Amino acid sequence: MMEPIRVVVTGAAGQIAYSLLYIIAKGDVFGPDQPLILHLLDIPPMMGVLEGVVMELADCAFPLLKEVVATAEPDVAFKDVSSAFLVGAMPRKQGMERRDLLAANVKIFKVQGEALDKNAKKDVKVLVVGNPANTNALICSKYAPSIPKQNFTAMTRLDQNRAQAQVAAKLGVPVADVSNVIIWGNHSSTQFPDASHAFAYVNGVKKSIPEALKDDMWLGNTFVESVQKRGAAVINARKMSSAMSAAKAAGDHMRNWFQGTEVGQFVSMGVLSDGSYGVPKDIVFSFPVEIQNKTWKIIPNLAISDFARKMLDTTAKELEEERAEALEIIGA
Ligand SMILES: NC(=O)C1=CN([C@@H]2O[C@H](COP(=O)(O)OP(=O)(O)OC[C@H]3O[C@@H](n4cnc5c(N)ncnc54)[C@H](O)[C@@H]3O)[C@@H](O)[C@H]2O)C=CC1
Ligand SMILES: O=C(O)CCC(=O)C(=O)O
Repeated sequence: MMEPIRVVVTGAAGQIAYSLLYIIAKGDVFGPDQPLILHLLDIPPMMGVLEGVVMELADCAFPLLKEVVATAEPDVAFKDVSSAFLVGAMPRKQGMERRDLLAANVKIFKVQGEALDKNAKKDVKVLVVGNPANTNALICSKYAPSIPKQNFTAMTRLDQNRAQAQVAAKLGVPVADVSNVIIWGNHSSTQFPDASHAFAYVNGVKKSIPEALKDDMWLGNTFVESVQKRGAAVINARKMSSAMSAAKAAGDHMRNWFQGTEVGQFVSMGVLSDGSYGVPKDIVFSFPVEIQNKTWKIIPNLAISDFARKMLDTTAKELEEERAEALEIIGA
């Protein structure tokens, strides 16, 4: 039997965590043989609700779940963790942009960066889900200087899954037959969903998406906008933000990080920019990556059209602005 690993989920009494905890405890993220100790962090007023979540986890009788630690103390929550899902943060309401959440949420990620630095394993893999996810991840990493910067990532996998689903629907093929749709930049309405390097199997034949679709107008307009605005569309319909799909995406992101990507497959993750593709450094920007041995690597040398260049520059500029606002809010 493998040794259990400790995994923390913050915002554990919230709606994303309610779906995510099930996915993790069932073994879908770290594998069917990996025992787990789940650490659940929320704020003091939510401890009663969290107690109910702990009861339900027990009632699920998950064979892999060895222990649950529920707490409002960051130092307890982050102790010896190997994986951290930072979900806890205020969600957007109708009519808000995600960056409107900076003032409310960025301070949480400073405190949690410090707690990770002090308590977590030095190879902890951190996924920031709470919005604005990219900038929160940047701030979190800045306050955890003893943990490598590459261990801090932001979630754009939901956008990738949305994009892949939309391309598959347009082509009339199963979603699993579409690969390598890329999300560049910020998890915001400036993100660039890019299907120009993606491919699909159509009647058993591998084709590039632009070739299979033969509809550049759709790819450059309707598709881009509908992925950019999908989060808002869900809020308008549900009056609450995406939760089940966000939990699924968080599980996908961490599963690929721990278990790797398939040969030739790329997935999108917000990672600290190293200047690839002319993106400024010191912002957390979503790039296509491949992952082996728990280490991600940006896919190099993809062709960037003039249109793509403009889209990359726009979303990078927004991230530089968010960084400046965030640093001002936390007084750095
Ligand atoms: N990156 C992405 O693709 C997505 C990001 N999100 C974001 O995820 C975040 C969480 O969304 P939901 O679960 O729907 O919200 P929710 O409001 O249902 O749950 C958030 C939970 O976080 C807790 N919390 C607040 N401050 C905390 C702190 N300092 N430490 C620990 N817990 C704290 C709250 O008490 C609450 O239980 C939001 O910021 C939302 O915008 C949501 C969907 C997709
Ligand atoms: O759009 C929002 O702010 C809600 C959650 C989210 O980030 C999303 O659904 O993409």
